[in-house]
Amino acid sequence: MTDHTTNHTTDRTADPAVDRPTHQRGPVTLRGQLVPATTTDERLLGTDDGAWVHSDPWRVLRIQSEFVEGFGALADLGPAVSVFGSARIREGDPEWALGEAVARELVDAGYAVITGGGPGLMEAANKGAHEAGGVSVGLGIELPFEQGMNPYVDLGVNFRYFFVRKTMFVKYASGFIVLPGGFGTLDELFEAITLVQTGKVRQFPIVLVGTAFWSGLIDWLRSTLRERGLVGTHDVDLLQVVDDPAEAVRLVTRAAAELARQEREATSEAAAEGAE
Ligand SMILES: C/C(=C\CNc1ncnc2c1ncn2[C@@H]1O[C@H](COP(=O)(O)O)[C@@H](O)[C@H]1O)CO
Repeated sequence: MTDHTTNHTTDRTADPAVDRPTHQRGPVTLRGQLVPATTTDERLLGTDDGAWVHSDPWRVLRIQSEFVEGFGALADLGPAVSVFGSARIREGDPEWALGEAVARELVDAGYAVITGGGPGLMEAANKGAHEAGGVSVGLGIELPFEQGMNPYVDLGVNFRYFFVRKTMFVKYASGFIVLPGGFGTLDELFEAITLVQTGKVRQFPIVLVGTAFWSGLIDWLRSTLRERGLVGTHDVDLLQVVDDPAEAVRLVTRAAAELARQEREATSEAAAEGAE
């Protein structure tokens, strides 16, 4: 039986527990008090306080649109490497020069440089890429305080959601170069290493630049996590630590070339099997 005024159906089965108004909203079944008093069309066409804009289903559409915008903006980027590092280290610090140098080397090796588009070492890397004539990409993030893209970003996309932005850092890069930084940098580093450790991405080089900065962390990973069996014996070796920007770029580009070679091989094997 259908109640046209409320879009309810009354489900009359043998079970009295379900003998009550039922509302079906796509895959979701609502019964009893959860049955909405108005229909979806009523709410769409009516005037309301706009609160639905803050509802989860509406957010899902916004998330979807961020993926679509990101994929659309970056699809033709070509080979690229994501560079992470502190938002707080300023020009004049030795690590700033490191950020610029890494980006310059990447551009010379034929790679675009992707950063978070913000200040500090992100800006250093974008500056290095921009001034070397390469493609300088900034994947910005909406933060509670107004920030804006640094002026050296040539291709910028601003994200509302961290997790959508993180997908872009991985999807469009052949590897990560990680400069010294704080929580944000560590978050990006550990996201990447977890993806590699769990086999979600293959052959994804992660190179940390600055042995003095990173050695304490690496020692702790080995002495505490590995000793206690909380990571695999070789998991910490997924991180390579260097001081020389050129060496960092060599490690990333060598791994990228190896992956490209394996993919070519797999494609030609698949083609040969198809021809048999
Ligand atoms: C806190 C400051 C600026 C914040 N602006 C940022 N803009 C873009 N991306 C950012 C920002 N802050 C952090 N990130 C991301 O995390 C990494 C740096 O974080 P850390 O904690 O400083 O290490 C970086 O790679 C970005 O992707 C100062 O004015």
